[in-house]
Amino acid sequence: MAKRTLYNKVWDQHAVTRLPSGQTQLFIGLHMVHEVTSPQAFDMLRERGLKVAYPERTFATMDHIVPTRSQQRPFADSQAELMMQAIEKNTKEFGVNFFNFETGKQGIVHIIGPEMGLTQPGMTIACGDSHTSTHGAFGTLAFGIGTSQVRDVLASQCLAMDPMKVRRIEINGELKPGVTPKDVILYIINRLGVKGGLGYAYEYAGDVFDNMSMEGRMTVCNMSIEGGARAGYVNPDDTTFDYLKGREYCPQGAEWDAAVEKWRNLASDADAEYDDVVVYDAADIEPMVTWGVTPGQSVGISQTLPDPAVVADSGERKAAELAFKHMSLQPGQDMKGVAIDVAFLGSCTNGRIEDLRAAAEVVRGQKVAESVHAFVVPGSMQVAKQAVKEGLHQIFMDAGFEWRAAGCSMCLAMNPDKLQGNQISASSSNRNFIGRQGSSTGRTLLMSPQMVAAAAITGKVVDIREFAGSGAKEAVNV
Ligand SMILES: CC(C)[C@H](C(=O)O)[C@@H](O)C(=O)O
Ligand code: SF4
Repeated sequence: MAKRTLYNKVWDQHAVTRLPSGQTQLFIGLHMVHEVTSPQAFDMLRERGLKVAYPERTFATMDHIVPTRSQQRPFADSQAELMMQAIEKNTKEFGVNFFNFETGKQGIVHIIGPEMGLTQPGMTIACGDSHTSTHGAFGTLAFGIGTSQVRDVLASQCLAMDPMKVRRIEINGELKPGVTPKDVILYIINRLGVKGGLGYAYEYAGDVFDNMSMEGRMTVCNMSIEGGARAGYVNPDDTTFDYLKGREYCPQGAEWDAAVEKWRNLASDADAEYDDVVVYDAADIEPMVTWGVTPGQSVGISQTLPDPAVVADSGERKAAELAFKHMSLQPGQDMKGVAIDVAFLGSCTNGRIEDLRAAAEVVRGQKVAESVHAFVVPGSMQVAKQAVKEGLHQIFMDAGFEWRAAGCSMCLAMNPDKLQGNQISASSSNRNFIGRQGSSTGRTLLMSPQMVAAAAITGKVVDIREFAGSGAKEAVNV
């Protein structure tokens, strides 16, 4: 049976039945859980006297509310402490795997799944978190769900789902020096719009993704949701298998070989049919930075800011005008040279070891600008451990960065890490919505970790390609 996409194959393998509503009852291979969207779901189970159907397929961590400075219990914030106690109680009572601090494996939910090899090609993966699309980097069908669906998956390991359309996003050629996976996804969202992916799963294909590391693919898939696509994936290949081989939860020995054989066949057929195909040229992408309050309001770093007056769509025009007002930026100006107050390196988009390595290369031997508060928040305890092993934490601290403990941190500021007043941050995270980083007047500029590092050093937005810092030349090719 040819002409099928990975989406078709994985969906069909997990379809239990067609529901009277027309939806498909889909079996979920892996359910990841965090402290924010799970308490009510567990409560609902309790109310109905239900158990977790497949505790061995359910894995919990805490990330959003975790303070990154001191994790001494009880947490200083009593709300956070209560949420912590809830997930401890729920995972214990329902027999769910829980990666707490003591395991050494705590971290952002979308970082720990892949790093432990829980995320494997061909799986369906759900989590009460929109950035679950990250796991699609491994050729999985992974999507965020709401709390009532978290309840459904806990109770039945199944979800009632509407089918998705598939858009193939093909980018061919070679990325220019200084252009990272973060720039690629910001470029895609800029071109297709923040709602362009509604109803779609995005399949990322072509030379750029074939040549991209797993970390890079995760960065891209992570932000699919910012383009409106609930899921995004890359077909599994040798890069995927090399990354997974030997990881804790992956099959070993003969079982591994059999699994790889099976996974290879999941990739979309060469003649697969798509609902839509867009093709871009890698050479057209340059380092990107957002200027507005959605991840789609971005420019290439050498371009000037757009003029809302010439935007045809009245809704978009208004949105752009509001964004300019909030950001105190002007149409026609450069982003290069905009002063920043805070530099945040972390999040499930860019808090992996490869991101920290690349940023450390930019920072090595330099000093953070006096006007900037710069800090690094590894995506997980294991990322932190590896970074320490490689001496990256020292490079950051010598430069004047704070080195913190794993968590979501200032990505959404559900913890003490918050912007103050109208501070501007250079941030390696994924959302620049108003108030996102903890202050209603705060301003967020999304960019690659390398660009965040360079902004921390110079105190302003720079073009990484022009950054004269030692190590920058090596870093730009990551
Ligand atoms: C708290 C959680 C529900 C939320 C999400 O779903 O994405 C958060 O992770 C975010 O990034 O905004
Ligand atoms: S790091 Fe940010 S985007 Fe990722 S799960 Fe945490 S809050 Fe959500």
